[in-house]
Amino acid sequence: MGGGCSKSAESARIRCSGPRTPPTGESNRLPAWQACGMAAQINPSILSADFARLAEEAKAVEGADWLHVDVMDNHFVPNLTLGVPVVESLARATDTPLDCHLMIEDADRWAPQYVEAGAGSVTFHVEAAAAPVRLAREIRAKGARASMALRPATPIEPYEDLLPELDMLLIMTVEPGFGGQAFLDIMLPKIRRTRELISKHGLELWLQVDGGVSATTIERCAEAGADVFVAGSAVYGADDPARAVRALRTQAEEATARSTWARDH
Ligand SMILES: O=C(CO)[C@H](O)[C@H](O)COP(=O)(O)O
Repeated sequence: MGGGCSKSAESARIRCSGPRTPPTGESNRLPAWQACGMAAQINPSILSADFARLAEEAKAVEGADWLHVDVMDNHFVPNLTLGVPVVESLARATDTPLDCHLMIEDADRWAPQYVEAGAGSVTFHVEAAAAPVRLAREIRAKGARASMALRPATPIEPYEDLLPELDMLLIMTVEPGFGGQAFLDIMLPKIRRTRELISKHGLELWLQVDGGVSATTIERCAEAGADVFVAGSAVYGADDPARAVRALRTQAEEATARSTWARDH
C-alpha cells in the first residue's frame, strides 16, 4: 500500500497521547479519564461532507481531534461510501489523523490495509470480525490504535475480557449506515455500563459514541461517560464547521465536569 502511511499513524499517536492541563484546583473533581490526560475529543464524520471536495472538507475542520472516515460496503450496512484508495489520498491531504470506522464485512481481511493506507485509528465491528483479539493485536502491531464497535443491539458484557486489547470502544447510538438519524437515548445505559467496566479494569480506553451526536445530545453522552464524540451533520451542517467542533468540545467537557462534581459532592 501507499507510502507515507506509517508517518500518519505515528503522527496520530503523538498528537493524541499528550495530556491537557486540568483547570487549576479542579483536578480532584475531574473524572479519571480527564485526570490521566484525556479530554473530550470531537471527530467530524465525513459522511456528512461533500464527497466531491473531500480535501477541502477535511481542511474545514482542522483543529478537530480526528477526522472520522465512514467506510461502508453495502453488505454490512445498506450504504456504500469509500475504500482504501480514498483513505490513502485523504491521509496525504490533511494533517488531522484519520479515525477509520469500518462498517464492512470480513474486517479481519481489510482492517490492516486501512492502517497501511494511513489511518491512525481503525475501528472494526465485532459483529464482522472472526477473530477480534487477533485483529486488534494486528492493528496495534502495524502502528495504529485498535478500536472495536458495537451495533445498538450488541451488548458490551460478553466482550469485557477483550477491553484490554483495545485503545477505543465505539458504541453506535444509531443503526449504522446513514448520517442525520435521531440519537438513540436507549443507548445511554450501555455507555454508562461500559464506562464502569473501563474504570473497573483501570483501563485508559477511549469511549466513542457515533450517531445523532449534536448540541442537543452531546451532554447526555458525556454525562454517561463518553469521551470521544463523532458528529457528522452537527459539524458539516453548521455555517462554520470548525467553530461547531470547538463548541461541541466545550459543551462535552463542561457536562463531564458538572456531572463528576455532582457525583462527588
Ligand atoms: O457511522 C455513521 C453512520 O453509520 C456516521 O458516522 C454517523 O451517523 C454520523 O452522522 P450524524 O452525526 O449526522 O448522525
